[in-house]
Amino acid sequence: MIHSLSLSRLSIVRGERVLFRELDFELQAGEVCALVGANGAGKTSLLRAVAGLIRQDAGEIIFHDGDRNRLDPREARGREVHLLGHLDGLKGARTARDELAFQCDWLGHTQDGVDEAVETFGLKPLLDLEVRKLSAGQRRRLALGRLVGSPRALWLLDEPMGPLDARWRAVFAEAMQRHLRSDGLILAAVHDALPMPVRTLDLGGLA
Ligand SMILES: Nc1ncnc2c1ncn2[C@@H]1O[C@H](COP(=O)(O)OP(=O)(O)OP(=O)(O)O)[C@@H](O)[C@H]1O
Repeated sequence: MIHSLSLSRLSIVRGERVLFRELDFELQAGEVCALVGANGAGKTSLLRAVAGLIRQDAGEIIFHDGDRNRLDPREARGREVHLLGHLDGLKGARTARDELAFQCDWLGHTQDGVDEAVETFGLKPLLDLEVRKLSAGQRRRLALGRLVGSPRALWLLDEPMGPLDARWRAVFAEAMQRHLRSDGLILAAVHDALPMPVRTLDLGGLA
């Protein structure tokens, strides 16, 4: 299981711009870190690089287990990382129920996991609606369901709270706390403060 994420002298360039250079950072089991910075500073790019969706230009992204052994990055990403981006990764024409079933196959949910997702994020009344008919907040709750329904150590979250109202922000904060208590790790790009004490990684503003 991923016990720590280390960024070592990491540099990412997008187009003509160097987003950051020689970034060092470490996140341990049980820790949450808020990734902050101006629009365009590189928060999404960093999350996508950690998830393996884009390549860094220099430096390393390292996953360690609890004995400080390096994990195979492909395996670690494939089995133990959730990336929840702006677009939620949901198909509009599927019902919420079918979308959860799809996630079940794809991510290795158990039926208990699906039930927990439904229970945690109040999805029962939404299950027969097509995803495209859900409000932004309902859609986000459905997307968040995969985090609690399929246990993966490292959550990479891009503005996870954005469309949620106060009630569901509180519910999600509890889900994050539970994940941390079970030795999970969370790196979350945010513009608004997270509702818990967190470390901050600041990518700064635009040059
Ligand atoms: N595929 C791409 N090709 C070229 N440049 C890109 C690409 N994707 C992103 N960028 C650029 O990289 C920079 C960082 O974008 P990124 O989405 O990582 O920023 P961000 O900090 O998440 O911003 P925001 O707070 O607005 O979500 C931006 O200037 C963006 O235009």
